[in-house]
Amino acid sequence: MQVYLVGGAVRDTLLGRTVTERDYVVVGATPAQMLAKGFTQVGKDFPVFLHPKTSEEYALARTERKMGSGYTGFECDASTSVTLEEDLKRRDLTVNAIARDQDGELIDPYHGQKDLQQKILRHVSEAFSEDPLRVFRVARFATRYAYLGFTIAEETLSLMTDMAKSGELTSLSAERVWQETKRSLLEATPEVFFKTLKACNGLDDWFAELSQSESAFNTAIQTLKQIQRQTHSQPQEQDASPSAPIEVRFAAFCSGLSLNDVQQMCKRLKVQNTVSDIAEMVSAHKTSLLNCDKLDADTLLTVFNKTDAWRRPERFRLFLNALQPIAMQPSDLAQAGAMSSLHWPEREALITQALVAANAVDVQHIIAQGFKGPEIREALNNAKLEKISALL
Ligand SMILES: Nc1ccn([C@@H]2O[C@H](COP(=O)(O)OP(=O)(O)OP(=O)(O)O)[C@@H](O)[C@H]2O)c(=O)n1
Repeated sequence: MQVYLVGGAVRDTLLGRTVTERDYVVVGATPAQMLAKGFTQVGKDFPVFLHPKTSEEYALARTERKMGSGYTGFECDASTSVTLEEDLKRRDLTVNAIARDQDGELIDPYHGQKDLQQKILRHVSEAFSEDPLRVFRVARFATRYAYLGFTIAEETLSLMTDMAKSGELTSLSAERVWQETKRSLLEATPEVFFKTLKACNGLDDWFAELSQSESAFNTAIQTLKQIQRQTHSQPQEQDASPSAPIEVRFAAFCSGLSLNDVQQMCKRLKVQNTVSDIAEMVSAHKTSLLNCDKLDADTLLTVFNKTDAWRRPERFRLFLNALQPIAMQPSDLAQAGAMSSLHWPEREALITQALVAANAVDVQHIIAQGFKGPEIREALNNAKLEKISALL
C-alpha cells in the first residue's frame, strides 16, 4: 500500500501557512489490512481510519458517483484498484487535489500548483457539482485566501451558479451550511464569503432575507468591514487574532435585518442560542440606542429589562460590543441622521455606568419600605429610573 498526504495540509504548506490538520489517502489497501495495522475505522459512508498513535485520518482511495438527488445519494468504490489520480479527481478544487508521497514528491495531475501560483480556485472536474456543500466551501476558501489575492475561476463560479439555481443547496443540512458560514465569519475578510455567494445566487436558499434586500445586504457588508477596521490593523496577516467573537460578527452580518428576519434566518440555519441572542438583541434595540441624539432613562431601563442585563452581564457586554461596528460606520453609511452625530465610546460608557447605577438598587431595601406584590417591581423600576436619570 502507498500512503500520501492530501488536501488542505499540502495546499497550506505550499502557501506558507500553518498546517493544523493532516489527511492521508491510502492506495491499494483493504479495510482488513488497515485494521490489522492497528487503525480504527470511523467512516460510515466510506472507509476512513484513524492512525493508532497520531489519530490522523487515513482514507482509502475512492471514487464517488452521485446516484440520486440530495446529499446522500452517492455510490462509492474504495476497492484496491482505485488509483491516486482517480481519488484526486473526485475532489473539489485543483489546489485541494495535490498529493505528497512519503519522499516529499508532489503528485499533481490537475495542476493545482499552477493554480496556487496564479491564485485561482478552480474545480477539478464536472464532478464538482455532485456536492452542493462545495458552493459554500469555495466561498469560504475565497474568503480565507482573499488576503493573498485569490479569485474564483470564471468557469467554477458559473458551475456554482448552476448548482445554486438548481435548488440543490436546499438538500444540505443547516449544520453544514452554518459551519461554513461560521468559519468564514471568523476569517479576516468575512464579507468576501457573502459577496461570493451573492455572485453565484447562493444566498437565495439559506440567506433569503439578505438576498431579497439590497440594503440589508449592503449594511451587512459594511458592518463586517467596520469590524475588520476595528480588529485587524493588518488584515493581510494570517491568523490575525480575531478579537471580535462569532456573536459580534454574526450580529454585524444581521445588522440590516428586522427582528423577524433575524429570527427566521437563525431558525433556518439552526444558529446556537448564544449567537442568535446577540443578533436578535441588536436588531431589537439598535434603533432606540443608536438613532437618537440623547439617551433617556426610560429607554435604557427598558433595554436593560428586556435584555435581562441584570442577570446576564456578559451577554449584555457582547451586545454592546456588537453595537459598536454599527454605531461607528462612516457617517455616510449610517442609516439615520442621528447616528452620524453619535460618539459611540462615550455613549457606551454611559450605558455601562447607567447599568451599574441601576444595579446598585437593592430590592431588599424596597421590600423593607413596605411595598408588596406587584408594587415591588414598580418601586424597583422607579428607583432604578431615578439612578439612571441622575447619571444622564
Ligand atoms: N466537500 C468536499 C470536502 C472535502 N473535499 C476534499 O477533502 C479534502 C479535505 O477536506 P477538509 O478537511 O474538509 O478541508 P481542507 O481542504 O483540509 O481545508 P480546511 O483547511 O478548511 O480544513 C479537501 O482538501 C478536498 O480535497 C472535497 O473534495 N469536497
